[in-house]
Amino acid sequence: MTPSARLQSAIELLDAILVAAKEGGASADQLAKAFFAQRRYAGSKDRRAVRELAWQAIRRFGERPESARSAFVALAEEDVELANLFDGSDYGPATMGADEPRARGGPLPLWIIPHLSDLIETHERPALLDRAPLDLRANALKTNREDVAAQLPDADVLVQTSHALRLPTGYQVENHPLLLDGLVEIQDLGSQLIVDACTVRPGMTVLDLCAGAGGKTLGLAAAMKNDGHLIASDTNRNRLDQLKPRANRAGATIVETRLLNPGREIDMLSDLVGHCDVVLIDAPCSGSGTWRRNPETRWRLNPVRLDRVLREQEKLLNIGAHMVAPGGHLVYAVCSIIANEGRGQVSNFLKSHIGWRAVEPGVGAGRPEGDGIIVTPYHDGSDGFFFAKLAKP
Ligand SMILES: C[S@@+](CC[C@H](N)C(=O)[O-])C[C@H]1O[C@@H](n2cnc3c(N)ncnc32)[C@H](O)[C@@H]1O
Repeated sequence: MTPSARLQSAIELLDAILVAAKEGGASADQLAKAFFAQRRYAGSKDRRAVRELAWQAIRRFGERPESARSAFVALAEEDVELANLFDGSDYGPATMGADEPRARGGPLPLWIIPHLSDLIETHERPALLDRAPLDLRANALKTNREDVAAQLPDADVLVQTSHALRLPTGYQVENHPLLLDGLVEIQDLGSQLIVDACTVRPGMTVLDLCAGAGGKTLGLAAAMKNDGHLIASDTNRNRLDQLKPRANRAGATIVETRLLNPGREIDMLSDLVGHCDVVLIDAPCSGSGTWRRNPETRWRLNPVRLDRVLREQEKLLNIGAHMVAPGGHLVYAVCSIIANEGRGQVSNFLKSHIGWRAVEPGVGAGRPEGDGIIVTPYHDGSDGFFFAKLAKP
């Protein structure tokens, strides 16, 4: 493909991503896969170039542009090489008109800025949209970090936690035997810190209330040395189904999965009420801490959605609190940098749950944020997370 044809393809791909973001359709990654499946003539270099262009536009505009062309026309104002590709050639985009619409605004949606944690000062914001590195967790059930590092000379050891390694952005690890055989898991440093904050031990009863596909469940199983009772629950069957093969691959034998009906969570967990040493609530959230991995999700978030997740988080905190044994701990986490999802939720919880208190999560990174900790791409090199550890009287 010519460079102009690649740009035209990126415009078409971005248009599909814009429509899906507006109408709640498939994710940008899924759309890119389908897009290239229908264009077999595009070689791997073409695909990479088209994707990079589309993602450059996604990262650049926090507000959803009117059209893909308006986004690229605006980008071309800042980039002569890109401007030259609007050449009207056979498979390329038409030449630019002086008065055509141009996308406006910065990388963050304007409405969200007042909702961000006070710690996200202006100079920290660009890092929220930087390309993310690839973090791994050495699975202590099968190996140790030193052995993994010896087999991955490109990996850096991350000192903030005892199992984390970092590979350069874009490193291809998908078919590596270490991953296929369950010796490592792909897991961002921030998620690993949340597992650390749970300080689980062998023999404990632990509930991972919003386990999803079990990224943190597997970390908990390793920390418990496969000894104890680890329940992974979620309301989403598809995600929970992914956990079973992952647990097999990782050699995690203590995981019990439990599919919950929304609204009946406490009934379905009734045997655990007041029995758990640790409950992890990795709650559904805005995802604002992972914009660097999924930048198009900024275009899907709006005040109504934010309000909905805030209510869900409050509900889950109340459910989780029921499950904790006296003297046990609840760890609340969100991959968000929005104050109300993090410090706000925990502050409200502590006001309405007499006797509960926040304790030090005791992790090797982050900054205090209200009664918890916040880690951010700029400050900690991780995705953005808020987490807090709460002790039951
Ligand atoms: C942030 S994700 C969890 C990610 C997962 N812990 C991991 O480490 O990969 C939040 C999860 O909460 C689940 N969820 C939403 N409402 C729920 C509810 N009422 N009870 C349990 N899980 C719920 C969602 O289906 C989603 O999988």
